[in-house]
Amino acid sequence: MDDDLDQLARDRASIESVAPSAKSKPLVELRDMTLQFGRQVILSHINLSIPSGQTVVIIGESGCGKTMLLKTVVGLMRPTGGQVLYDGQDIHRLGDQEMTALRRKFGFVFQNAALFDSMTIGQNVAFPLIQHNLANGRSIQRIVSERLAEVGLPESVAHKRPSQLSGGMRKRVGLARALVLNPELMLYDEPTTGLDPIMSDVINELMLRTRTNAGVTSLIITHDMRTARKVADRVIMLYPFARLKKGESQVIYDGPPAGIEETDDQRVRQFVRGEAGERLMELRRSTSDGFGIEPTLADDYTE
Ligand SMILES: Nc1ncnc2c1ncn2[C@@H]1O[C@H](COP(=O)(O)OP(=O)(O)OP(=O)(O)O)[C@@H](O)[C@H]1O
Repeated sequence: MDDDLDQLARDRASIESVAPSAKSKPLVELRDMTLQFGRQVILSHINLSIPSGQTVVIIGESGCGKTMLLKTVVGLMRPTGGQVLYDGQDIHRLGDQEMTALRRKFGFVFQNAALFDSMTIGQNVAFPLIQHNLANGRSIQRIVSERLAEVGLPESVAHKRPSQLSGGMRKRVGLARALVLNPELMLYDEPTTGLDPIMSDVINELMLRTRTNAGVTSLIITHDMRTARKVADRVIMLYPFARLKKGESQVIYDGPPAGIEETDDQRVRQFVRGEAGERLMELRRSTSDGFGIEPTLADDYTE
């Protein structure tokens, strides 16, 4: 019995060392954060607390505000209400120099890798080091080789141009560049979009490795539920503000990936299963309104 309890305690300790609990100090905190463009509300009264070391996957339908959320977290977008705190500091109150220093702690992996076409791969990966004046010629070369090796690319690609690489290789170069300053917080915007299932899994493994080896905190936007299930400690689902009922929270799921299929919220279940649900009703309505949607869709719909 005591042995069982000891084993349970050891299991729990090892689980907690891998998956930080909500009790850890938040690295990123959104307090009542709102973002509007003119009168259009994109994000409304969002409250989130992300502990250091956690990997959070953000899902939700196109246009619900996932990218805007990421951009406000890193100070690229200023919220129209509420606060964004990083390590306890309100980032939108920082001066230019403090903001530049803070941005060094962030690593971005953009959807299309966003490499500079006119530069070699080596120059692309080295770019943040040069931009922040953080290394000289020899050490730059060494760091670039190390980072390329970490994402499974040979040193020989350093002399190539982005156009000479496949989409999967370009994504890995984007990841190598994002890691070059040893970031505390990694932000990925649809890191596996457009990749075949094998290459998607390579990227998933690299994200997992980054988290395990470097202990970074990660925010990942994805439409790929395999990525969510594989890498997330926590999944957050956003719902478009315009579709909410009065007083509803825009975060309609916040929990472990394992629980997402069992949630009571039909909107969440339909999303993760890829079911169109009430959207088909809307198509039917717009068809009868004469918006030219193929009638077969509406005719096939059964509730
Ligand atoms: N500069 C801007 N001015 C006005 N509206 C904007 C601006 N940038 C984004 N939006 C609007 O904000 C909303 C949220 O955009 P966002 O890119 O965050 O969506 P998303 O959930 O990331 O979508 P996707 O999954 O398609 O990438 C969209 O309706 C978009 O049209």
